[in-house]
Amino acid sequence: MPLAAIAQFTSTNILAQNLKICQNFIRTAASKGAVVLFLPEASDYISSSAEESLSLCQPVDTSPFVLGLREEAKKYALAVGVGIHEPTADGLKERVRNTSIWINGQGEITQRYQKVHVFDVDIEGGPRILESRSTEPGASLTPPFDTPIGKLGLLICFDLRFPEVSLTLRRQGASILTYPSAFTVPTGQAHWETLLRARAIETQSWVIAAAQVGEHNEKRRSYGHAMAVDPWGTVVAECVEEKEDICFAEIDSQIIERVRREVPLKRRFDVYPEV
Ligand SMILES: O=C(O)CNC(=O)[C@H](CS)NC(=O)CCC(=O)C(=O)O
Repeated sequence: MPLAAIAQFTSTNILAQNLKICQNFIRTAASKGAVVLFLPEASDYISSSAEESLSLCQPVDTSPFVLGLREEAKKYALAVGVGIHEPTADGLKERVRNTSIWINGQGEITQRYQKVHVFDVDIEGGPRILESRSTEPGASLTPPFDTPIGKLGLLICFDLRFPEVSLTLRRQGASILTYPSAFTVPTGQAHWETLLRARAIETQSWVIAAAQVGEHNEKRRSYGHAMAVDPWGTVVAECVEEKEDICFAEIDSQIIERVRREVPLKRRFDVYPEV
């Protein structure tokens, strides 16, 4: 069975340091025999303001962070899914894109997805974050694609709260969904595991979520708990401590077929609208 590695760490505004950590994860994952590595949302950097985010944002083709990851992925023949920031196409330098890219084992970027739902919340006693101030929302989904562990659908963090998109990717053939994330601590404590398991159970697919963890700067802290959930909803791998860590899951594709056969979810689109 192919082995997947799922990582969590604390991105800061020092891109070279974040790259080093991610390159180390590639070496560790490869040495354990993994064929794919999942890295969190915003692995390139987490900033403390919209202005700082814009100043750190680099085009994918020339970003030393992305080039450094591609080089290492190629060297170790390991596919890597990673969340990064990109400039918007309008060149206005007013907002960034929050994207997830897929790097194959030859070090080429083969897929890309721009986060569709931006995180604008104002929680009493909790975080007040307006992602839309710094980030342009994406306008399309990326169709599921073949990877060494199966057909994968790309989503990001806050997308986890919208079952419609996971069901859509499932209908398009996904057998694995991935949510690179940077959940806040209060919302993570309340919702993270429940949402991931719900998405796995209702799509009858694997759910893999790499995560940011710990204190990025004086304003931002992330919940962590990177994990893999199987199509039955069982958490099969998890980073439990609040520190840089990696966990591994053997991706059994037979369990997908079994769960979907044993519990057929025949939808009644004659009764309610199709999603
Ligand atoms: O800011 C960056 O550079 C990268 N982007 C993020 O960290 C985003 C927007 S602030 N975080 C989330 O979507 C958390 C969602 C969440 O915590 C929830 O749904 O409860």
